[in-house]
Amino acid sequence: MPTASDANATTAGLPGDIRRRGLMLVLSSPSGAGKTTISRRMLESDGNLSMSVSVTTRAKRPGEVHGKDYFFIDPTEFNLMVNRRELLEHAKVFGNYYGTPKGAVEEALRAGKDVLFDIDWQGTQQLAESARDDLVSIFILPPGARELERRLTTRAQDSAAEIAKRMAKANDEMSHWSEYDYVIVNRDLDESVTAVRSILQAERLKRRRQVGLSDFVRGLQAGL
Ligand SMILES: Nc1ncnc2c1ncn2[C@@H]1O[C@H](COP(=O)(O)OP(=O)(O)OP(=O)(O)O)[C@@H](O)[C@H]1O
Ligand SMILES: Nc1nc2c(ncn2[C@@H]2O[C@H](COP(=O)(O)O)[C@@H](O)[C@H]2O)c(=O)[nH]1
Repeated sequence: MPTASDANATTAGLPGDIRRRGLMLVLSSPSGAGKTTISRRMLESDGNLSMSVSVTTRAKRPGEVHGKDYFFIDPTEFNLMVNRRELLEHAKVFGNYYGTPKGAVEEALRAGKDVLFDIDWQGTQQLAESARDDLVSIFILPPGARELERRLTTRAQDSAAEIAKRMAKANDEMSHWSEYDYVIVNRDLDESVTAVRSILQAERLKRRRQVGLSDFVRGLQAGL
């Protein structure tokens, strides 16, 4: 993983030209709580944020685009990527395999860009083990169980059996909420997006992420 020393310049949210290293912003939740919707809104409004596009062995849903929503690959190709250590993390979720390709994330972080992840608790634990300092994790809770089911149903992209499987797994996913840095109950979408933006802004300003701060302060002091 890139470290503070190889972070490039980025000024998003910072005064002047203070260099900052990119961070990994993870959203997890039970299926249907709203991660994808919140992620899209974040990407629309933040030019310094890019999405990590996962590989998956699950079938493409109507409207999904290869390379944008996921890279849809077969299990053989997935295993090859695991064996070649090309994934930052990977997990089996709802009977399919998902993983985060290393290359694009490392390139973005090196360029001082922040990367947004829509991954489950297993993947988040793996990122915490390999790069805790660069990780900011948010758990999204639905406002209620019936509302979660309603969202999965009205999304109209999964079969009744698939929705039942995801509802049955919701408890398991939710039991990991306390492992996350932040927790948001996604009642009102606008409020949830504002909360995620606030977290990102505050995390960007963390002293340890502003790797150019010492030089900046030295320059200030020299001028006194
Ligand atoms: N705050 C909200 N109020 C009402 N509906 C919402 C809200 N947030 C998201 N939704 C709707 O809920 C449905 C599920 O949202 P979304 O696909 O973003 O969930 P997800 O957490 O990404 O699910 P998955 O893990 O299966 O990918 C969508 O139809 C979305 O429009
Ligand atoms: N550990 C990982 N989990 C991932 C990744 N990409 C997606 N996911 C999670 O899978 C479920 C189901 O997603 P869906 O698109 O089939 O609805 C959801 O919880 C995602 O967060 C990944 O690369 N690694």
